[in-house]
Amino acid sequence: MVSNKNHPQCIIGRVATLSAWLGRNSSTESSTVRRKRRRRTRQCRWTACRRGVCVQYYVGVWCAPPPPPPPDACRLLSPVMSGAGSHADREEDYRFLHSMLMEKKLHLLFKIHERLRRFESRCPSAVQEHAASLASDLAKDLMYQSQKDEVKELVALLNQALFKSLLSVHDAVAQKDFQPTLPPIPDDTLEEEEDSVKLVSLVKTKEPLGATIKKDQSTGAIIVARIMQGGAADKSGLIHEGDELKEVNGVSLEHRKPKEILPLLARSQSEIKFKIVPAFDRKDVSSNKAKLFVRALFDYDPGEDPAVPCKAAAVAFKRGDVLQVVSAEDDVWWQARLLRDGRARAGLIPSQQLQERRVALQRPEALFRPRREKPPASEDVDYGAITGIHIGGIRRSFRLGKKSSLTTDAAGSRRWSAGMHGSVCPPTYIEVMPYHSPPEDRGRLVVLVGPSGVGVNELKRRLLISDPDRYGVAVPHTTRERRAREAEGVHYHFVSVHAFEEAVLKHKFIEYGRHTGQYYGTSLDSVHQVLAKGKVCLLDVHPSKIKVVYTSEFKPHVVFVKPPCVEELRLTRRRAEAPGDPKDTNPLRIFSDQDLEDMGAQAEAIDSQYGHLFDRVIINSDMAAALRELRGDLERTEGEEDVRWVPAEWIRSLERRSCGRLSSWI
Ligand SMILES: Nc1ncnc2c1ncn2[C@@H]1O[C@H](COP(=O)(O)OP(=O)(O)OP(=O)(O)O)[C@@H](O)[C@H]1O
Repeated sequence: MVSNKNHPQCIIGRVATLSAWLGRNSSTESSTVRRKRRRRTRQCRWTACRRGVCVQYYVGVWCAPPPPPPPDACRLLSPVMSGAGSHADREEDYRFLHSMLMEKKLHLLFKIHERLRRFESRCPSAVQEHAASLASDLAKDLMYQSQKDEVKELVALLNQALFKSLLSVHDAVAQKDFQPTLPPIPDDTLEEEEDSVKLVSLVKTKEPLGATIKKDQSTGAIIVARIMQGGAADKSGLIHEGDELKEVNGVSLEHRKPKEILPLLARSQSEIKFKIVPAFDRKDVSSNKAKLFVRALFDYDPGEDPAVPCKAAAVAFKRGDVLQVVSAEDDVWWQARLLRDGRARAGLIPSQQLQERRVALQRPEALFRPRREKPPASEDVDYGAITGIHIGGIRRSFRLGKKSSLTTDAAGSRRWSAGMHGSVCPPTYIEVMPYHSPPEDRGRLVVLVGPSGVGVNELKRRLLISDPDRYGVAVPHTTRERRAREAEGVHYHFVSVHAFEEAVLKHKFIEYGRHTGQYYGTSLDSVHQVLAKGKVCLLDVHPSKIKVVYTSEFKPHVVFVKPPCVEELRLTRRRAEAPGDPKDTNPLRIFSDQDLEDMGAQAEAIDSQYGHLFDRVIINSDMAAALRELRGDLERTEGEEDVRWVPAEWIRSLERRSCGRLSSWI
């Protein structure tokens, strides 16, 4: 890399050499001025090496600014060159000086500087202060787009180092990082400390420094424990994990506790000056920032976490949020940024290991909910709810249908005892990747789950009626006799017991059971048939069956239909019991108070056990509003621009057809 003479580091290195050479050869400079220049050059160089081209700007930002070149500086470079020949006593120096002053990039920089000066007089304000991260996000998103040439070209452009540097400079200017001008580096630093101590001046803004400190128990030194990615300290590139803080604004930190240092920082006005002993074995992590995205499978509130090292530096999130993990180097605390907050700074989140340990120690009710009653021995499913109401293949759901209040407890325990498959590893985070379904891929599986009686079927029915060309349902299989006015492949697939049992053995069913001695089931093939027509297949299953279709093949969108609070439930369901539209063929279901309470309890149990699989939660209080919300959600997720965050496993194993299980919490 260094051998490339056009590389920014190389150029800066040569500038520094030149600066030293000028210092050595200038007879008019005093030794103090020379020393000052040397020190500043070292600092500039060091900063520059970390930040590439844009650093040349930052050098002016964080250190004393160089005097601005006069207008039309480009034109002045040639006479300088012609005059330099007589001063350079070595051929080698002359050649270097010549190549440097004739460097195209240098001329371009001067041009940019001149343009900026002209702009400055007009006081333009930036439309976008974070163009670099926006471009990087865009490049990431586009990588998963269709492979059109224009898209590829745009991705290549966005990934170019020069383009990134340009945007980085743009952001620095937009954020006015260069104000106010910092004073020159103090001259009272002991000469012998020069090699080991670094002086850093940072402009103080409203933004926190983005670093945590700790006291080294053996040496008593104050050490930078963490640097938050994207925070002020990180952006400066001047402070690193493991650095020892010697002074803050000239105040020695010797024998001080970390909490005594915070007031010192708070007291600083426009800038903060640090004297730092750089970490001896600092790892340069700038080049390999993590690109890991995870979906949180639990809620986290740092305010309620007594173990978090710094509450202010932590990130609160909700189950389902997508986080970008920017550092997973620490076993206990990762650093991540919340995606829904756009350009939010990274902060601390519990690592997967920590969260697993916590869940194991706390054994929360959610994961270890005791059964209220022993599950019945029979595997048979109660299809009491299958009452022969058919609308283009709709029937009462195979989900354990409506129960009398006497049977609810047994049913409830049977439902939830069946679904403990995912609890071997407590849900912490799942790695996700952006996925953009190709426009030709119109078919889509939407899984609807909810407690019995909440209105899943009603929502499904209304969606189908509203747009039969867009929505479809899988036609179930049964072994019972075909009735008059029932059509094969429309209401049911009528099959023999032998054929049904063979299909069961071949794992062809998502869900199946028996009612009054006859088999009923929904097959994977029948879902495929709906998808092949380019329709959205609405599938209503018991939540424990989500896992069967939670695969790269189906990439389902899972919607949880949740009841409102019991008072509202009572109000809306009672109102519905009043005579309504006489043309409505869907008979009303009468709910007792106990039914409504059970519905709420079941919803809670489903939520705590399967909530990590839900893409959307819809509260079904008012039916029309719930339908509107569901339609809106489905239309949005079908939109071509919408990027879905799906398990990384799906993307990686698109070829594997039956990886179904959620095997990899990361
Ligand atoms: N928001 C609502 N307001 C009033 N009544 C509703 C509402 N949602 C559903 N219902 C009524 O509740 C009853 C049960 O609805 P539905 O059959 O859709 O429930 P389900 O979740 O499919 O139950 P199951 O799985 O047991 O069949 C129906 O009579 C339906 O009309």
